[in-house]
Amino acid sequence: MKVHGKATRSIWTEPDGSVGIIDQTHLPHAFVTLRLTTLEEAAHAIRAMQVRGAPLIGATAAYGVCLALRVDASQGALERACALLQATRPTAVNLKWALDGMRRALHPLPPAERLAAAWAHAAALCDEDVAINQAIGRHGLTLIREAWERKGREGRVNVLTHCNAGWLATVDWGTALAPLYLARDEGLPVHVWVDETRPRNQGASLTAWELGQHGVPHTVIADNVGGHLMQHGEVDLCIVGTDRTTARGDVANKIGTYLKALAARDNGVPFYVALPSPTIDWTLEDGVRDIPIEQRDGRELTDVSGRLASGEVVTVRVTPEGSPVANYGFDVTPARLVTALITERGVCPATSEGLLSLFPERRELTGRTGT
Ligand SMILES: CSC[C@@H](O)[C@@H](O)C(=O)COP(=O)(O)O
Repeated sequence: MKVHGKATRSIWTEPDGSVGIIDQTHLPHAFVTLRLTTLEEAAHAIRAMQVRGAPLIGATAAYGVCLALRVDASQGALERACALLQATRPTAVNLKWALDGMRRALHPLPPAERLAAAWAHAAALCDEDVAINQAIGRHGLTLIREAWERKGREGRVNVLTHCNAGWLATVDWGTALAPLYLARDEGLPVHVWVDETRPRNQGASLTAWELGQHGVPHTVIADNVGGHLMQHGEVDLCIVGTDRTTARGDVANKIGTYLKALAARDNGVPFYVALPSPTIDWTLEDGVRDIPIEQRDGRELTDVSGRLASGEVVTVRVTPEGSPVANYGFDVTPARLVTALITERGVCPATSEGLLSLFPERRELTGRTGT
């Protein structure tokens, strides 16, 4: 995607052997890039959410392994790096997917060959992410076109999204936002309702910034507005991302997604999930029971930060001193509330059989027949 007219990905390698990232904690107020030079810096970037979004977490972890192997390419160092990175954030399964892939590729190699192979594997993983998201964009675009046709090609197609599942959350394009970028490029009259997404405001800060950079018409709304808009016919479809989707189609995504899915069902609004295949956890069925839900520092909830007219960025407390808080990062939307999954191989029902129809190789691997 382009930032101020210049094409960029969300993660890249530098000629000095470091890894470039956009420090997303400064957006939308400032566009700040950082160079990661060590494993520890990569782990910190994920933990502190300088980089975030399931696919980008995976990509950063892959490069974190490269940075570790620059110092020590032994088998032990590889395992220690993977363990440290794996412990940074629990919900997005892309982290495990990326680290398992690195291990599989590097484990059989002699130490002297590991570093070069690690850089190559991490770069390939990033390119794969971009290709996957472009394909999701194309499939999602069809759904937006269909919504436009259903409206008799009148007015605008209103899409509601939650959190940030755009190019900042991936290597490029994004998942839920990829169809919207393509719709805009095609001249479809698309408009996006952007949930602010408390407590970290990824919608208000990141999605709104991204859409603005690309010229996609959008309106930021408080998290609780979506139901009201749906009751008044102001939402034609919802498209959200996911951090982990189970083999039967239960979807973990940013906290608040479930409530939007409930409101969508009550109002007959289609609720789509943009799902890259590395985000499918084929080992799990029951997402509500089995997906680990991250709980983060309560200060994300008690404090809000923003920029004063003077340009100074300040943080203020909004809860009484001493009131306990609970800061759940994600929730799980049961498959029954999901209209369909938009994958890189096409759109399918949120069921085991739906996913297996697009990924039949998984049927052979697991011996599963699908239900
Ligand atoms: C393509 S990203 C999909 C999800 O990762 C996204 O919707 C989300 O929930 C991100 O959460 P975050 O806590 O900002 O990493």
